Amino acid sequence: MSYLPRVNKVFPAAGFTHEEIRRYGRHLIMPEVTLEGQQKLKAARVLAVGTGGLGSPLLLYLAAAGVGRLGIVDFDTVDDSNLQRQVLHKTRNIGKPKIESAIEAIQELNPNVEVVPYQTALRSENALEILQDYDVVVDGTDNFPTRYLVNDACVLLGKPNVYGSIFRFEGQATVFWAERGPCYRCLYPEPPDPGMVPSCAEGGVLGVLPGLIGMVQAIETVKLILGLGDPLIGRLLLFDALGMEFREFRLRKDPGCPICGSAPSIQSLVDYEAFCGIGTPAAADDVPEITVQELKRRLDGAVEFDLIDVREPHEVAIAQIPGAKVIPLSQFHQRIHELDSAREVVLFCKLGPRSAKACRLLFDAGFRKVQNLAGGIEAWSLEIDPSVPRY
Ligand SMILES: Nc1ncnc2c1ncn2[C@@H]1O[C@H](COP(=O)(O)OP(=O)(O)OP(=O)(O)O)[C@@H](O)[C@H]1O
Repeated sequence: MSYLPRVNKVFPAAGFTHEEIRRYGRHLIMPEVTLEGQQKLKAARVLAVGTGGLGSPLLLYLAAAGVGRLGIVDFDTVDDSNLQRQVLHKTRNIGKPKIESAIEAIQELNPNVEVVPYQTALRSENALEILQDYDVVVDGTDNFPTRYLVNDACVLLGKPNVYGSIFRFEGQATVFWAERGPCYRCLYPEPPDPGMVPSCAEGGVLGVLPGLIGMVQAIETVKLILGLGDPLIGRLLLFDALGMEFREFRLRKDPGCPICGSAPSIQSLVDYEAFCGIGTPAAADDVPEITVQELKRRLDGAVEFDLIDVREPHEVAIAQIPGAKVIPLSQFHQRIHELDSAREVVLFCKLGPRSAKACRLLFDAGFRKVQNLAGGIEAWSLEIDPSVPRY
């Protein structure tokens, strides 16, 4: 038996070619797998949302294992900064859509796999239609609106959602499946305030880490298909690379969960950006912003102001905007007295969220003439001065 009803129904089906028998031989000789299990893998349809750090090992291993159909959703293109961890993508594919690059890598590895590409963002408008054709959904994305969207779509369609996330040296993984255990909303009923949880682009990530968490997701997916072992349903696996420690937390289904509880209030997909407070007037107007073009005009002009770089010294060593004074966010409280509330202050970081936090600290301290540089030093490099390296 598989954990997946549809996969059970299709077995037994067509046999394997000699090429497939040789390819999957190390599976076939395991009594827990055999030809029967390999047939389940061949009949299985898995959707990977995101072909980045987590999606890379996931897709490579699922393709190698002989999962018959892999759906892949991503809207992004391959960036040179992806290659440190997104091992699906190659240097030669920088600038190409990740979907194209992923198809190439999967088919090079195992041409028997059918790849169904969706070169689009998964959104409320397309999620149910895309997900409905799959037995297992794997969330390899990096943002809260998409995590709630994948969760809700899986709950509404009754699909398992193999979840993973990573940050710096730590990762987590679990299997959300409302029919058998908790869902993402049972664990995280409310999204964090926008900007409060730094992204990997802002805070960094050890390149090897998604390899491990993505592979945990791949193993859980294969277990669900084969009906083997104990799936991570109701268990959150936490991994700390520095301590080389795995811990596990029991997760409980919340009877009051708005989507999988006993009296669900959510019956269809909602606006997840709004739910997560992204793009709302409150979030956007939180701190006044200045564009890089305006900053350039100011730097070239006569009006005096203070330009403050709130990045940490190891980041300042990589790239600078000339004339900026460095006060890292981690020292901001102690060093706020170095700033003059009578002067205009422009703050920046790598992408914007940390300097927005510093702006709020200044407002709380009574400063009024404070602005955040939209897009941070990354935008400065892209739009004003390409000699400043991007990292
Ligand atoms: N709603 C969505 N629909 C489709 N793909 C998504 C969605 N949200 C995120 N993704 C994709 O999920 C992947 C997440 O992977 P990861 O965080 O490793 O990559 P990244 O976004 O390229 O990284 P970074 O932000 O550090 O540059 C990305 O390829 C991203 O495009």
